[in-house]
Amino acid sequence: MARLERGWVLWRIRRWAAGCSPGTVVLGAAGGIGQPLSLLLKTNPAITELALFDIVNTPGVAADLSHIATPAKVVGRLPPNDGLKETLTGAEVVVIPAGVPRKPGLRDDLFKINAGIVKDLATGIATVAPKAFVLVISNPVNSTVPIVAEVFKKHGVYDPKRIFGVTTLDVVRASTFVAEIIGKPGSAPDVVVPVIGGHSGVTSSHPLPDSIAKDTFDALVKRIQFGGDEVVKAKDGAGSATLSMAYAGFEFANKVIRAIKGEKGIVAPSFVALKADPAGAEALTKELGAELEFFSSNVELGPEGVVKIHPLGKITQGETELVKAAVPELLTNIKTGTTYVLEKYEEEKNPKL
Ligand SMILES: NC(=O)c1ccc[n+]([C@@H]2O[C@H](COP(=O)([O-])OP(=O)(O)OC[C@H]3O[C@@H](n4cnc5c(N)ncnc54)[C@H](O)[C@@H]3O)[C@@H](O)[C@H]2O)c1
Ligand SMILES: O=C(O)C[C@H](O)C(=O)O
Repeated sequence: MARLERGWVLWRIRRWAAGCSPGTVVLGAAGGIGQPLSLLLKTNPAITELALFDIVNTPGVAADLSHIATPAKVVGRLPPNDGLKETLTGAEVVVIPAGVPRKPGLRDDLFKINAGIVKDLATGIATVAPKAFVLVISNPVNSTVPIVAEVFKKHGVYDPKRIFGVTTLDVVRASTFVAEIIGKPGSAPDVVVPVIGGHSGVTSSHPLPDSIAKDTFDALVKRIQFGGDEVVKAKDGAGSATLSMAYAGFEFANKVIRAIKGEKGIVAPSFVALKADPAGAEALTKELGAELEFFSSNVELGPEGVVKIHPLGKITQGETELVKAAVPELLTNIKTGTTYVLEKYEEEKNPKL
């Protein structure tokens, strides 16, 4: 083990022996997702340090949360005086819900704005906390995860096992909608439907129980894939899903934290680089009949990140078709993210181009 790596492992062991949890950070903590997500993280007694960063309002959000009688010490920082650097110092889990949400009429602009925000924040993480687990919520997830990966590559600190696209909202929605359809809404927490492919739209598909009739199946698939539209429409110009996303982000972050602390057998769907588990990637690539750099499947988590990427396994013919349909769009989304960063680096090298 290299000296730096050994030092880092010892540092973590000493911190946990002293009762500290993995240092948890929210970037974009004052936003529609960021605030309820920070609240939920504050209620987790396993979290002892919670650092919040945003370009606005974090001192207020942190002061408010700090009155809640749970162990986490909360700090809120803003960009001046190296606020991002201070927030990220010692970070082990960084959740990113920073960025603009979807609004009617905002299309390509959303990508450009969020790509820039995610690139800058990823640069901060790669510089200050390169070993942190990065949980990306900012949309479009299928492109923002490749952006983080490219930034980490550029800084020579890329570890595909530690960068995750949060696709948990698709999973949460699927559980809720399936439980409604099978007439047992109360059983939603026990209905486990993984997300396969990517986050939202045709890229997101789900193995659903065989018992669901064909006509119901098609409508159900569409509702899960385009669940975001339902909320955007209902919010009528006031943004996209925030509360359900905060719940989903909290659920995924907790799984990551439990895995970091050594709990075995934790599995959650996430959009990850297939390089994180070459054996799993080989099996998945065979199933898909296509090579993708990133894909969402069930992922086993461990103290160092991705342990295993699960294959699609037994899925029906209809579901196989849905997964195949996801591939071309996923390839485009991934390329969009990667190209964005590479072009930005080219521009930085040759400012006149
Ligand atoms: N992955 C998913 O399933 C999912 C679900 C819902 C929303 N989202 C996405 O999450 C993002 C946030 O949504 P929201 O509703 O919370 O938006 P919001 O506008 O309410 O909050 C975003 C926050 O990010 C902050 N921010 C902007 N630039 C920043 C920077 N450089 N550094 C730190 N913070 C910065 C803003 O000040 C704001 O507080 C959007 O991109 C949205 O599309 C993803
Ligand atoms: O739909 C959106 O823009 C937000 C999010 O991706 C969602 O699925 O709700």
